[in-house]
Amino acid sequence: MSAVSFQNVSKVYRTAGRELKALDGVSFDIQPGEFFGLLGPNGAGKTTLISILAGLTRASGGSVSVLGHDVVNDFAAARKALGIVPQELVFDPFFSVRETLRIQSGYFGVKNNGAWIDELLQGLGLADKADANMRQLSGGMKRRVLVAQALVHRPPVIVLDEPTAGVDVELRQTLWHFVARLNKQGHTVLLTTHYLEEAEALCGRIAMLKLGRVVALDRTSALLAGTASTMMRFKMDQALPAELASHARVTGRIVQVTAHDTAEVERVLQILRANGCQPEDLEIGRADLEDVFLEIMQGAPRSLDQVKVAV
Ligand SMILES: Nc1ncnc2c1ncn2[C@@H]1O[C@H](COP(=O)(O)OP(=O)(O)OP(=O)(O)O)[C@@H](O)[C@H]1O
Repeated sequence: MSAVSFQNVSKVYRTAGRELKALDGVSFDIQPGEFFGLLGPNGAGKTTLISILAGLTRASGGSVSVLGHDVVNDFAAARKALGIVPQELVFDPFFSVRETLRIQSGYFGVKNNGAWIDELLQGLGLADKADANMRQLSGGMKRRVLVAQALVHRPPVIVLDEPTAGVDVELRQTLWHFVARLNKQGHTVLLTTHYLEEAEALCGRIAMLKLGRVVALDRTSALLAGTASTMMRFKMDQALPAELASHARVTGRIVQVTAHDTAEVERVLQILRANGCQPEDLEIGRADLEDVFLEIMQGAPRSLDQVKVAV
C-alpha cells in the first residue's frame, strides 16, 4: 500500500469571477519509507497539493489517500497518519514548549507521551528551552517547536512544507539530521523546498510541478543523469550571444551554460570567440539539480545541436 497516493488531483480556484487551475491531473504515489521531494517554482501548486493532503483544502477532482485512508471520507485516520510541518508560525504564546507539545499530544489522543517528547526536545536542540514560554523564543526556536509539534504523535508520514525557508545553517543541520534519522527508522518523508541542493542531498525521488502539472518524476539520480552533464561557468562583461541564451543562466557578470560533452564545450567557446566575448575564470563542472530544474522549467533545448552555430 502506498504511503501517499495522489490520483488525478485537480483544483480550480474561483476568485472575482476568474477561474484559476492550480492543479491539473496530478497523479503519483509515494512508497512507505521514501524520502520524496516535491519541487516547483512559485505558484506551481505545491502548497495547494499539500493543503489537500492535509485536509485543509478540498480538491475539485481526483482523490488523495494516506496509507489507504482517503483524506475526505476517512479524514481522522488520514490526518493521524500525517505529521505536517507548516510554513507559518502559529502558536499560543502563553504556554511553555513542553506544554505546547503535551496539548498537541492530547489533540491526537496520545497519552503518556513524556519520553517521546523528551526525545523530540533533545533531537531538535530544544531541551534547555522546554520550560520557556513560546513568546520568549526566537523565530528559529519557534520553528523547531513546530517540527516537534508535527511529530508528537509519531506519524508514519512526515510532510515538510518549505521547512528551511529563512532558517540558519545550524537549525537546518539539526532538522535534517533528525528527519534523516526518522526516515531511516521507516518514516516516509515528503518535502517541498526551494533549496535544490537540499533536495538533491536528501530525496531519493523527486516530482517537479509546473503550472499545476507534473513535468518530471523520477529517481534523483536519473534526473541528474538525464540532463546535460557539464556546466561551464565564467565571468563576462559582454552581452551573451543570442545563440547561447536558451541554455544559459546569467547572474550579473556570472554566466552558466550547459553542455553535454567536450565537443559542446568547444562549440560554446567558438560561439563566444566569434562574438568577440572574453570569458574570464572559466570553470567546467558537473550539472546539479538546480541545472536540471531550470532546464525542465524553461523547456530549454536538451542539446546544443538544436542551436545554430554562427562562425
Ligand atoms: N486561496 C486561493 N485562492 C485563489 N488562488 C489561489 C489560492 N491559493 C493559491 N492560489 C493560486 O494557485 C496557484 C498555486 O499556488 P500554490 O500556493 O499552491 O503554489 P506553490 O507552488 O506552493 O508556490 P510557492 O512556491 O510560492 O509557495 C497560484 O497561481 C496561486 O496564486
